[in-house]
Amino acid sequence: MLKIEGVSKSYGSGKIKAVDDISFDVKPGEIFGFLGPNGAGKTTTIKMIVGLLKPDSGTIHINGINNQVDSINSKRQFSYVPDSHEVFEKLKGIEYLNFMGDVYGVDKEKRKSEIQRYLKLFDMEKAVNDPISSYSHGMKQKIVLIGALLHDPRVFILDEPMVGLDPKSSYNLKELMKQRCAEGKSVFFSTHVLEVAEKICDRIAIINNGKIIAQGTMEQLKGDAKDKESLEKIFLELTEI
Ligand SMILES: Nc1ncnc2c1ncn2[C@@H]1O[C@H](COP(=O)(O)OP(=O)(O)OP(=O)(O)O)[C@@H](O)[C@H]1O
Repeated sequence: MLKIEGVSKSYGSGKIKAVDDISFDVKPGEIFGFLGPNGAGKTTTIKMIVGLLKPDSGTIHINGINNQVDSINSKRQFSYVPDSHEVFEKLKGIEYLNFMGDVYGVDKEKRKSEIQRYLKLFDMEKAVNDPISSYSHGMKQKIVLIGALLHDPRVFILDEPMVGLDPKSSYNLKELMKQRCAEGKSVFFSTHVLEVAEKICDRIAIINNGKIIAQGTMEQLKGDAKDKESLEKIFLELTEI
């Protein structure tokens, strides 16, 4: 569903090698966690997957579509939740959701009921008629999540999706991720919350200094580590913090 092969990316005319020859794939029905310390290369990787950055080398296929060759079609395959939401501040929540529905061609009737369902789920019914500029970080995160859920794509790409969410919203998001995967869809997300990754991910990749230093199921990662107690211990050991 998502296949990354030999992808590299540098900034500053090659001075900073943010992502260095990484490869992994995310299969249908899988929740795949992407972990790494600050500055490891997670957001750079995600931006290349969604087509916001061009890789220096390597290929990225989403549902079998090369995102460099057929970028429009590849974008139809996924929803993306970025790690910052400084866009569309002037729109009201409901205007943003309808905009997202228009962009992805979501049927007007279906859209109405889906919007109501998710607004209720994420406690956003009251705020939806206010401008996004007045929202807290968590509320912005929720409106962007709802916008991403509307068109029900095959692949969800989420950059730090739990940041700013209250416990109930975080729980609901995790349940939605599991439901979508049970339907054969895939979720790829980055996180610093190791307990969440440990609980819900089918497979995990750990990136450090632009290189993938471990990937596999929790059991496989435990097999590679000296201290097998928890993902936190494994992460700290592998990234040598
Ligand atoms: N636009 C940019 N220009 C120059 N260097 C950049 C740029 N964006 C990222 N970098 C550098 O690339 C490296 C990887 O950054 P990236 O944002 O991908 O890391 P990350 O794993 O998402 O970090 P965090 O967990 O802190 O969000 C870092 O050294 C960062 O300083």
